[in-house]
Amino acid sequence: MANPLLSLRGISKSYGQIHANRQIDLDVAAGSIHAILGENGAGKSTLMKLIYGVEQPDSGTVAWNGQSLSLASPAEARRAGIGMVFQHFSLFESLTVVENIRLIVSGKKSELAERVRKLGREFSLEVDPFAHVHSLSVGERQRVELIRCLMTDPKLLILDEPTSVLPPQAVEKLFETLRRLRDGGVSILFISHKLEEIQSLCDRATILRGGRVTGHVDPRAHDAHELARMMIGRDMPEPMPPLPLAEGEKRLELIGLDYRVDPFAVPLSNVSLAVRAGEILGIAGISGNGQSELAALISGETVLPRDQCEQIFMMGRDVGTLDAAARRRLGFAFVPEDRLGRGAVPEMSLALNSLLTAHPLDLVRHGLLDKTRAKSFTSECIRDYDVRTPGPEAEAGSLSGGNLQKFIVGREIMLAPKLLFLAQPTWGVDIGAAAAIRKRLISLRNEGMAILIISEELEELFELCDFIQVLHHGTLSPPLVTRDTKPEEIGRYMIGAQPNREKAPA
Ligand SMILES: Nc1ncnc2c1ncn2[C@@H]1O[C@H](COP(=O)(O)OP(=O)(O)OP(=O)(O)O)[C@@H](O)[C@H]1O
Repeated sequence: MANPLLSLRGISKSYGQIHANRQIDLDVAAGSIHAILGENGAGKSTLMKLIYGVEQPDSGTVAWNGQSLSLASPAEARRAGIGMVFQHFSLFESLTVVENIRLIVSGKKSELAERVRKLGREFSLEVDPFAHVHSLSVGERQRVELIRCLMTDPKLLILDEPTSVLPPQAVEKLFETLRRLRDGGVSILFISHKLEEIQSLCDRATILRGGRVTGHVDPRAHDAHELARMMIGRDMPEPMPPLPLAEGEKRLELIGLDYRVDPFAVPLSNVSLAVRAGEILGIAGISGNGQSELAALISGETVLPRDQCEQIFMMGRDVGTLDAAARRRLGFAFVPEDRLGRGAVPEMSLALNSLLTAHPLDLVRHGLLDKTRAKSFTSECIRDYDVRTPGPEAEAGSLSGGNLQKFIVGREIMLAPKLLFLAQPTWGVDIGAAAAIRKRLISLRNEGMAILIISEELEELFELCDFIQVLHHGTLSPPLVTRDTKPEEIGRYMIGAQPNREKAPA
């Protein structure tokens, strides 16, 4: 490659016994979009953090435009012209969008707000510059990160799984933006688990496995199957065929639910749905349309006022005023979309994280923690859900994003709930593990579990769900029978089209 923009030679990084990166060589050409591929824990995020100066390599060299460069901090990386959008966002929740931007980009608030609006319009990354970050959905937070990064005018932009929280239309828009940036001379390092995306967007791909480079390829010269094999080193699990619908009893029912969680939140209006034993209902929609508000009301994180009754039923009981723990006691389990904030405590071991929700399974006895049981529960979860980690004592925060997600999904399924609710179940999970999780969900459905899924990935909903409802501006479409529905139809509801088909009355 003639004069690469960025050149890494022999880069290694270990965390204790774990060799996250081993002897990595990588050249990124100027004006190219370069994919980094690999299964969960392969070392992709670590490598990107080394390039952005968040972490320091144990050995190896970095050259930037042919000159040797030491990246001691993100500020230095930004000065050189390197920008990064993280998988787990780095925004301060109590500040507004524009205040967060000012931490990195200098300027008056009003000018910065104007630039945010302009970039938002230009790149379809609309966000209110004066909104508080805590009131934004995951998708909206990502927009803020991306805008903030673009405002530093980078020559190399690192995107760690940028599409995992975007709806399909926004992914295409983002790709147009990235292609435009590339054509303007910006290089992009792009991490994604979605092979079709990599093939549609990227000129080059570097594959990592177990911290080592296993190949540099042109992603368009290989089909998705070959790329998957190179990445995960084996064939994908076969999908699980769903059995005919069982018409079981209703395990979750919302009846005309009206609620506004707080003044910044999307108000939910007249939301009705039902999930029966032995079926999977999916909720599609673009993030920011009320998904987090709905999730909080179903999980019990938000409880209804006492005078608002008969709107949320679980296992036949009116649970609107019950807290999360009381709902869990009825046989409800929940995987939240925010795995580090709500799903797990990063500073605690996996074994202690198991206790957060699995304590009713005799992990605590007479008020005392039963360490042996907590460990064996956690080891079982690690084994059955292929969580790549040294063991139950590892801190949750040390796991790669996808591995932590596998752990949380596994922990909740192991509770054997009657009703399982998952928000973005395979977010950041590699394709092999995502296929395994989907297979598991379908087999649980076949065994009679009632499952509710919120996902922005239409393909995932089409693969898993018996019915799909679409959330738009806090209102829910009628249930659509998945096998009789086309993705475009869901797309119409996503932008607020009128209902024209309904599930047979429950
Ligand atoms: N701060 C840390 N402390 C201990 N181990 C870590 C730390 N950060 C990463 N690791 C380990 O390094 C390995 C590589 O992790 P990394 O996050 O780079 O993987 P990844 O390829 O980005 O995975 P994913 O697709 O799940 O995001 C993993 O085994 C992970 O557990």
